[in-house]
Amino acid sequence: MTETRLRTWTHSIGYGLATLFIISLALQNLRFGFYELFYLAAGMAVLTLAGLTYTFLCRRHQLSAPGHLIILSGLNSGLLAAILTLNSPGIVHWAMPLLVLNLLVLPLRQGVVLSLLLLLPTSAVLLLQTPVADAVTVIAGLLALLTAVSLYTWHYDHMAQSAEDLAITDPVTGAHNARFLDETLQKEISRAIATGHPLSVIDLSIDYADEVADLHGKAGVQNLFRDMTEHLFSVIRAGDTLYTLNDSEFFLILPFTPEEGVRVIAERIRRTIAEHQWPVVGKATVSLGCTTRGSGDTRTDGLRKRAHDAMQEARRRGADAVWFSAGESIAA
Ligand SMILES: Nc1nc2c(ncn2[C@@H]2O[C@H](COP(=O)(O)OP(=O)(O)OP(=O)(O)O)[C@@H](O)[C@H]2O)c(=O)[nH]1
Repeated sequence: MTETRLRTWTHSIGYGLATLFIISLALQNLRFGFYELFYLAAGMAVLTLAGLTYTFLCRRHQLSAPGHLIILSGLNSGLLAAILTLNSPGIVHWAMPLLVLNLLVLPLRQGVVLSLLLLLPTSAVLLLQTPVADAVTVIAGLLALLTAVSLYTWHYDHMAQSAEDLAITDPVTGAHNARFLDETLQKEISRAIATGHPLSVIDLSIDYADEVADLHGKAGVQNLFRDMTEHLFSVIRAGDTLYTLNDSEFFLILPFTPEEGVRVIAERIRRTIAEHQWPVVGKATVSLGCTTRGSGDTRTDGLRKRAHDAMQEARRRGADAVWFSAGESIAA
């Protein structure tokens, strides 16, 4: 299930349960003749139903749906106004489902701020209108609920972020994995077309990786691969991105880099890797294929293929080499 669908479901269930709860409160108050509380509950039920309808109408945009803040602000302000004016301490308990709804539907920070804006004046009213011991018990309960739900939401957000990081990051090297490459490269191509800035890429392959694996085992190659990733991160500049394609091949996207620039950085990478003394394997070399976006390059596959072919050409020319393959030149 996608994050958007998950949120659509949780928002709908949250608003749905809140609506049922508030309607049952409204009916009870109507039965006992507490008309002010009946009208308050009916007004709140209208707002929770509006939240449910809004969730349904904007079901494809639930990751950032600003209407929820307006609806929940209305609900919180309505209840707060009632607590301040109706002199009926019992309705403080109505804040409980509202706190949960704030944190379930809104981004964590907004949810906590809105809940505290409801909780602080409510606590003051409770302390003024009820015996201190009773007030402290209710306030402690509300605070405990707010803390527990906030911690749970924070934990969920953290887990969702870790899962996303794992999906786009190679667990051995910490570089981005191939799944993420096409997505980023397509965005960079579109940006380069729109702004007219140059864009270059490098396909980089470790020479004689099979022989290294035979000599030092899979763990030896993995160590070399991880050390090389660290080395590449230290050589490239901020804004460049690094991807691992398989056990011995990397890909680099270099935005704002013309042909002369990619030749400089590719040669620097080749030289520093060849000069480095690598733990376990000692010496290692790489072959690099580079290219710069040409006028015909509007999709990722063309650029990737040209860089890969250039890398194989570098390898054919004896490895430990850089080969540049030009695309169609872009008219100035
Ligand atoms: N994308 C990218 N390009 C680089 C990098 N290093 C060098 N280049 C390119 O190579 C050109 C010359 O780089 P250098 O020889 O380091 O000269 P520089 O004037 O110190 O380069 P910068 O101040 O980084 O622009 C730069 O203008 C860039 O186009 C790098 O790490 N990443």
